[in-house]
Amino acid sequence: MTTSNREVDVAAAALPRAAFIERSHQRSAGLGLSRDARLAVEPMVRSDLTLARERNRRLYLHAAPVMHMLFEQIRNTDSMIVLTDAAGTVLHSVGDDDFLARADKVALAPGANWAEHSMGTNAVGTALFEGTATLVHGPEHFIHANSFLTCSAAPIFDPRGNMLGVLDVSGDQRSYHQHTMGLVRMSARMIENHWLSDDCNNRLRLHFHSRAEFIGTLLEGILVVGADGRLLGANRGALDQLGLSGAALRAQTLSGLLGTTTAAIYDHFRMPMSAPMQLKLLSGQGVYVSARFDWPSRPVVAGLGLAGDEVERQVVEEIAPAAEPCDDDARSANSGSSGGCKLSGLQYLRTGDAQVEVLVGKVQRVLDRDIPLLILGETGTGKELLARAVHVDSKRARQPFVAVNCASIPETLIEAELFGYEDGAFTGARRKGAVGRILQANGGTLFLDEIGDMPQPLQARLLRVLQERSVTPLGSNKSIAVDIAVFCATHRNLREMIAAQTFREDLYYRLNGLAVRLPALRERSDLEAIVRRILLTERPHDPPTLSAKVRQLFQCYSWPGNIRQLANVLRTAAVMSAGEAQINCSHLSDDFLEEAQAQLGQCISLQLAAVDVPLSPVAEGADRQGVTADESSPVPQCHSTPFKPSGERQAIDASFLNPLVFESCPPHELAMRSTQTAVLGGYTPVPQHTLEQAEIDMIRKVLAAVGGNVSAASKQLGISRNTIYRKLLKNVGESVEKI
Ligand SMILES: Nc1ncnc2c1ncn2[C@@H]1O[C@H](COP(=O)(O)OP(=O)(O)OP(=O)(O)O)[C@@H](O)[C@H]1O
Repeated sequence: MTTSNREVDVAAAALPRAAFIERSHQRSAGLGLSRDARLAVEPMVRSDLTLARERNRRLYLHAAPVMHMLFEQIRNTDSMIVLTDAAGTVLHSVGDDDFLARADKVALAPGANWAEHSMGTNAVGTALFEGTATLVHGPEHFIHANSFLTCSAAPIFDPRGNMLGVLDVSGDQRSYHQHTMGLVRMSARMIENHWLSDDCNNRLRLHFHSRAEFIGTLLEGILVVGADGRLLGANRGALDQLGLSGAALRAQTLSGLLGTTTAAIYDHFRMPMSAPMQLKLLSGQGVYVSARFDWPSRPVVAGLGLAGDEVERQVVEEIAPAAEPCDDDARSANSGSSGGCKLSGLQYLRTGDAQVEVLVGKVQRVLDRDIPLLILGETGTGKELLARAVHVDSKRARQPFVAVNCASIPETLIEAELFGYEDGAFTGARRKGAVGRILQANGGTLFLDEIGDMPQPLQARLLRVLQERSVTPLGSNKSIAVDIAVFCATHRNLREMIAAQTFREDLYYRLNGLAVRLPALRERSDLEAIVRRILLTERPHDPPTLSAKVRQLFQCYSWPGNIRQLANVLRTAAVMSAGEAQINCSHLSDDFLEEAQAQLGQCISLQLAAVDVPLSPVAEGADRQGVTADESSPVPQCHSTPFKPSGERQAIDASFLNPLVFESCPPHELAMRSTQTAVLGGYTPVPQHTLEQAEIDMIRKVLAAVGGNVSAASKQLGISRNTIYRKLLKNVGESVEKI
């Protein structure tokens, strides 16, 4: 096709789209964007991009093979494929090198946000707003700098109608081809169908179409049916044929929609190679239906000799204990891990750390008691995983778990996202309105992550929802009753926010039925167990072990990104070491290795200062590059000395075992208290430095007794590894000189 033909085609295709594009332009102008804006969009910092990718890992796992296939179709056409999350942030892109470089200049690259509020009218952002496949060609882009692009984007939905992200093909506008939109649409459907099969592969799935020959193609409808006949999910083909939204579908039953029961279906498909059933939709439209059920362990076939209700009852009983919720289930909690161990509630979190044990015990006591949970902890410590685990163990497990990250949704959109809206409730609202996240969670659990970032006016609305147990969508005057468990998480100090009047005290008390704090990874004693588990997930058939050097690096590293960071490091290492039994330093990425080596050096000098062992050349970090390291070199170990049973402990003055004495009371106050006690009781005052020095001496003694094993020392002293490092660091100059 010549360029001029293409232009004609675009113009023809554009006619019915003119109003659609115009509406988007009005929204963009309403957002205060300028068409002449110079694109100085800052892509997000690397760690935020890593976080966004981590959160959307499952989407990427399903999208990657489809993107690869799509790339084969568009290779050498001056174009690229883009995958964004539901907020419009570009997660991944693949394309022709020259074009990728051009796209980079207008920030069409990983980390940049292409929602309408950032970039004005563009295929990704407009598809996100409209919830529909969108072509934006050349000057239709709101920002002139983007006019060299032609972009075809299709949203990707999960089986319950929630938007997961957008798939887009962008290219030089001169290379526009009308088939691109079709390809993108089909590809988005393929991703959705993969997602659906992965979610529900142990459920009854009905594949249907009004034409029998379309069953098994991308146009077929797929319905997922629970053992009790409730509809759990559907692909886009099904929603289109049924004329229903994802949320409306969940209110339906199989008999209501197709006039049949699961028992009748099992009965019909008892024989292999059974012909499709002929059924009627509510609209009266006849459809052909075929069924699939790959039950997990005990096949339902065992019950197929029975008939009618008896079969259904038996199916419910057989499947119920093993079944997991269809949507946000264990696998999504595992964030797309490609196999390996599955989350099975709170038990999954028990990997031997005493603080976590106590936490799990507390949480188990309030399970199903309608007590809101407030989960505190640094980023990546597993707050969301804990919330999901509680959900999985609760009686709401078969209902949705809906997670909302209050920090990642633009402030202007949080209200609509949470409460939903009616048709035309505000400029830019999707045409058919949208069900808010609170309603989507109905019957199940709503997890509000980063609750400290919730704008204040919304705090008041949320409080009302919690008090009145009902929600009123934007633009509506009808309130809808909701039954949800609410869990929140934050890494912020909410009490400080209350004092600063940025967080409502009444909401805080409403959300804080039970507050639990997940320890930072550096404070945990079960690092090795977590490492084993992650490696088993990454390489289920041949989980590698860590070399002694890598173990030592891991033990001494401070893990600011906590388990998320550990999982990322291990994921890369597991791939790099494919085919090998052990992960060594050469399998770690350079930036991590440099940082970890530096911390190891510090850690070793602290321990040596404490136990009076001369530094060996290896310990001083001869292996800064890590690649040529002799992994078995006799380096001083941070953690490798086995922890001695308590019977072998040295006698320790009880006052030194209580960290609170030292943690909560500044030394000058301790000294003052000692002085007061002395005056009152007639004892000799204890000078301040004696207390501090005694504490250091005790730490050093215990460290020496356990061969410099900081973990074992932290257990014996009852203080965290970090506290040990902090206290030794403070005194290191002095200690080293004295030794
Ligand atoms: N105990 C654990 N065992 C194995 N993996 C874990 C564990 N806890 C958390 N993870 C993994 O670490 C990553 C981060 O967990 P999660 O998202 O729950 O942390 P978070 O505290 O909610 O983070 P953020 O505050 O940034 O939202 C996830 O990939 C999760 O699967």
